[in-house]
Amino acid sequence: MFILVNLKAYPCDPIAVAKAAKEVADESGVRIAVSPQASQISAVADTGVETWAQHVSPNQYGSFTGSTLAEAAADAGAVGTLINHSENRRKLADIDASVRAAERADLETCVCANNPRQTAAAAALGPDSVAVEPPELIGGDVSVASGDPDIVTDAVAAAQEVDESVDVYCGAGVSTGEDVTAAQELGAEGILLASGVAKADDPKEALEDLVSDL
Ligand SMILES: O=C[C@H](O)COP(=O)(O)O
Repeated sequence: MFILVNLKAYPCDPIAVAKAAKEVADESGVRIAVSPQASQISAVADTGVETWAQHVSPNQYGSFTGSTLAEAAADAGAVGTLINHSENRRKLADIDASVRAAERADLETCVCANNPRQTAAAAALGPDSVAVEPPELIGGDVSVASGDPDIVTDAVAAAQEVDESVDVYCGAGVSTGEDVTAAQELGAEGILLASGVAKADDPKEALEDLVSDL
């Protein structure tokens, strides 16, 4: 299982979370990545943890004020990027172009989707992975794996029908090792989570719990 920790715009210490994630990844052997704000990519990558951008813009180099250039994210130390999100909704054409921009910069890609239909559409764009997250469970206490298990199994089936090489992750409300293994049993190959780590009093303890049954 891959554990991808999205720090969103939470007021946490990204370096402390990154160091904790690096330690837990090294101790457990589980792949863990941290996705900070764009301005923190370099500092987070310097901790040695696998670092992802939260989004990259669809444009190339040029006159694109305010964009997050994929090449700049890669130069700062990112090795992957989320694209689209329930909290950062993008047009299909722009999601497609962002996947292509990320590929040009050699960034691994994970396109977020709200449901199995969008998961299939996202898989058709050829990212490395898609992450299905029911918006109503994001940031809550109920894990997608127990609150809406069918959305995970249906998303896995939908993506496989389009492109078997695209991994399916799931997220929303995941905060314990039990949640992670439940998602794994539903067919998810990774977890996208945020508040369970970013808002934890002790991020390392939270991460240790997440990987405890893997
Ligand atoms: O990108 C992460 C997801 O939106 C999940 O957030 P959450 O773990 O706080 O529910």
